[in-house]
Formats: sequence, C-alpha cells, structure tokens
Amino acid sequence: MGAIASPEARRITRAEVAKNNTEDSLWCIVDHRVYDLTDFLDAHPGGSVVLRQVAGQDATTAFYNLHRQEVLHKYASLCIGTVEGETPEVVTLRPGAISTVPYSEPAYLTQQFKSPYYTESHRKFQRALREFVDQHLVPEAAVKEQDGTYISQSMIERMATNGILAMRLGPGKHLHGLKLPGGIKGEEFDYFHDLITCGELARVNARGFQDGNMAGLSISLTAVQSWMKDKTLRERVTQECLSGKKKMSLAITEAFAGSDVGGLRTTATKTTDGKYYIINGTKKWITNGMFSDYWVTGCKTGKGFSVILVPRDDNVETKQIKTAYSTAAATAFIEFNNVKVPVNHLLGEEDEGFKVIMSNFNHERWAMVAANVQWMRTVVEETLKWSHQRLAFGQPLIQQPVIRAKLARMIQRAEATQAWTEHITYQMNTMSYKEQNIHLSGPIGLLKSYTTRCAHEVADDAVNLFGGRGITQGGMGKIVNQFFTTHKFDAILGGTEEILADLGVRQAMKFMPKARL
Ligand code: HEM
Repeated sequence: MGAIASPEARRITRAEVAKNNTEDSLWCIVDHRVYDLTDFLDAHPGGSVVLRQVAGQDATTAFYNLHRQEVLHKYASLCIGTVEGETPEVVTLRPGAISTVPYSEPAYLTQQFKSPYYTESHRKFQRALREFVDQHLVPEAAVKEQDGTYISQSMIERMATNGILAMRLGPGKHLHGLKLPGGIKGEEFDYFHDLITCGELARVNARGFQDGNMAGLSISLTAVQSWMKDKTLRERVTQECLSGKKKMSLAITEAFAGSDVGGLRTTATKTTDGKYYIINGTKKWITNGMFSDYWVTGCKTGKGFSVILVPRDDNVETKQIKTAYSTAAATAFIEFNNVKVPVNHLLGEEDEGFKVIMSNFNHERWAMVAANVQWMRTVVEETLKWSHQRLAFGQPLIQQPVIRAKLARMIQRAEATQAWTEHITYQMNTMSYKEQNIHLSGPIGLLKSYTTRCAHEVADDAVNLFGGRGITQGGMGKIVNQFFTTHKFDAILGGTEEILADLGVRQAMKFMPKARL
C-alpha cells in the first residue's frame, strides 16, 4: 500500500467542505481528508443515495463501517485536500512493513517479545522477503486469483534469479553459493528461514495462487534430489527447474485412491529389453499439473509401488479441474497413455517407492502448517480490525463480550500452533534427514492435523463475526471469506486430518515401553 496522492497537501476548512453539499459539488471528509465525490456519484458501487446523505459532512464512521482502507488508495484521485489543522489518523503500512495489530505477527517480529529461535540473519531475510512479496507477488496474485490464469513466466524467472525457487526445497546443498533475499548466503539458510518463507509467501492472501506459485515443485523436486540415482539426469532436471525454465509437480493421488497409496492403479511396466517403463493410468488433483513438464509419479510395478519421474510428451494429457479455490493453482487431471520413460528416471529402488514418498512428506506437511498458521494470523488481524471499526447496536463490535470470547479463541489457536511449529522447526534444525524421518513424522502428522482443526475453528469464528461479509467474495470480508472457502485444502492435501492424527499415535506406539499402570 503506497501513500495517498499528493493533492492532500491542500488545506481545506470544515466550513468550506460543508458548503459543498449538493449533487453539483459533493464533498465529504474521511479520516481528515477531503474527497470530491461529484463525478463519482454514478460510479459509486454503493450508489449515489448514500453519498448524497453525507454531502458536506464528515463521513469517516460511515465509511469505515462499510469499506476497507484500500478503497481510499484505489480512489486516491478523488482526494482534494486535508482538513485545515488536522492530520489523518488511520495507519497505512508501506510495502514490507510489520503490522502493529496485536497477534497479527509472530512474537519475534514484535518490539516487546524475544525469541530464542531467530537470529539477525532470519530478521534480515524476513524483511527482504516481505518487501518482495508485497511489491511483486501480492499484485500478481490478486489478478491471477480472480481470472484463474497461471503465475507469469516473468515472475517465476524473477524468483529463480533471487534464489526464491531454490529456497522452496528447504535447506541444503542446492542453495550453496547462492545469495538469497536480505543478502544472506545460501549456506546460512536453515529451517527457520524456511519457516519464514512459507509464512511470507502465504501472505498473498490468494489461496489458489499460493499453490500455483510452484507448490508442485517444492514437493516433487525434493524427491528427485534425494532419490534419483543418475547424477547427470538429476543435475540437469534440477537446473532446469530451479532456473524456472521447466516446471515439476507430484502426481500420486488418483480418482481411485487418495491417502490409500496401496490402491493406486497407474502402472509402470518394464519393456522386455529392460530399458524403459511404459506408464499407463490417471492422476487427479495434481497441483501445478496443468503447466508441468515433469511429474514425480506414483506407479504400480512388478511387486509393489515405485516412484518415477515422467516427462511431458504427446502421450500425456492434462485437463483442468475446477476445485473450490482458483484455477490459478493449475490443478490437473492427468492421463498417461503408454508413456515411454527410460529406467534411469526411477527414484529410489523399484517396488520401494513407499520410502520415497514417506520421506518427502515431512517437509511438505510442515510447510503446509507454516502457511496455515500465517493464514490464521492474517484472519486474527482482519477480525481485530473489523471488530474495532464495525458498529452494531450503537457501538464497535469489540465492546461485546461474546465477540471478545471468539477473538480469544482465535488468538489462542494462532499462538499455540505457532509455538508448536517453532518447536518442531527447531528439532528439524538439529536432526539429520534420517533422524527427522524416524522422530518427526509422527509429531508433524499430529501438528498438521491439529493446525488444520484450529484453522477450521478460526474460519468458523471469523465468518460468524463478519456476518454477511464473511460469505461475500469482495469488500470488507474478502480475506476471511477466502480463508473460509479454502482452509480445507490444508486439511486434505498432503494427508487428511484423520490419517495424520492416526499416524502420530501409531508412530508414538513404536517407542512405547512396556509401561503398565
Ligand atoms: C471516498 C469515498 C468513497 C469511496 C471511494 C467509495 C467506494 C466504494 C467502493 C469501491 C465500494 C465497493 C465495495 C468495496 O470495495 O468495499 C463501495 C461500496 C459501498 N459504499 Fe462507498 N465509497 C465512498 C464513500 C462512501 C460513503 C461515505 C458511504 C456511506 C455513507 C458509502 C456507502 C457505501 C455502501 C453502502 C456500499 C456497499 C457496501 C456493501 O455492499 O457492503 N460509501 N464504496
């Protein structure tokens, strides 16, 4: 959000505003600024009647009861001056700024709280990344979420150039030698930088675009990096994807089976010379599948399940699926019809694909949690602002104990999930990849399942607080409505709430001693 245009420098007395109270010259005051609405009467989405009713008056209270602050930025050209001797009061943030609304930021970003987890490197990185998101991603996300088209190639290349694409895979050698946002070295990047990345990228407040922004790559190239044996092929594919030239996604789920990987029907049959796999079958709900050049694909092989990197060719067909969020996510139904793939495209061992998939899941699930926690914070911020500006029964909503009780529940959920996520992130920083698989798949399963349940409650409370605006796509409740209609994606993608809760307990039972009451 930028500053409101310069005509505001003109000083106008309240008496002068009061004289402009007819359709021929209609002025009003909002937050100490004067707006000439004469030529806007017919164009005003709320109609001309309401504007005539406030002609020549201070309409601040009426305005904030019905509009978001950004409306004033969009229509800055209507501003003709500032009231003599007065100064605008409503806070507007410059791109990259930290919100001072309580609980709208993780505690480490506030003045008053300390955190043992974040260093100056994290803080520098966060500042630079937020600025990038506010300046570049937010405007594009707003357009794409609406028109349902995919992220632009120029944006992908911009993210490739400043290392953001590579960061999406998490810490590792692929970042070494790179300079990342805030000037930090790729070698410094740890799971707290990664946590910041997931949260900041979710701040576009456009859930379809959020996934359309290379979510597929972030959960599939990781598997290629860890499991593809052919080094030359692995490096080539990695380079193609991290430069933004090619796109990749994870293709496991089918119409036939979701969480039940054993029920998948896509087959990979070896040719008699043993040099190729022939892939046949379908995949459904593949995020970024529409624009992918490669799919990390789960297939049935001789004695089990295998994971194979399948490149796009004429025998692959992708069809768009319209889900509850924007088609900007590029969600696809895919048909593989006798697709011939060289055997060096196998990840891990044949028939042992389960290991490949399971080891990949931890980072994916944790990243979804990080984004979900950020969404809850955003919704807390939206709801706190709304409760302060919306008048009902003659006073702001926040004056009602029932409203404060709901806000308390929302804040508790955002804070609790943040604290647990940071605890898990700290463990990820101190464990090897192998240790993480042994000790963290259960806790991450429990964390994701709990976080999405909290998100469900937060969405529910927020919509009740916003009333009609919570169920309307544009206007004051647009972000709450976005969360309400899309929060379930996180409860289903990457393993459902039920499956993950169960996984958490089953993993814990592996370490259960022979303890008795
Ligand atoms: C600078 C002055 C104003 C501008 C630029 C403006 C602009 C807009 C815009 C863009 C909308 C569409 C909804 C949205 O995006 O939030 C809208 C809706 C509306 N406006 Fe205004 N408006 C102004 C002042 C006012 C005032 C002073 C009133 C009332 C006294 C008013 C009453 C309404 C109403 C009733 C709606 C429909 C709200 C809804 O559907 O929820 N507007 N206005």
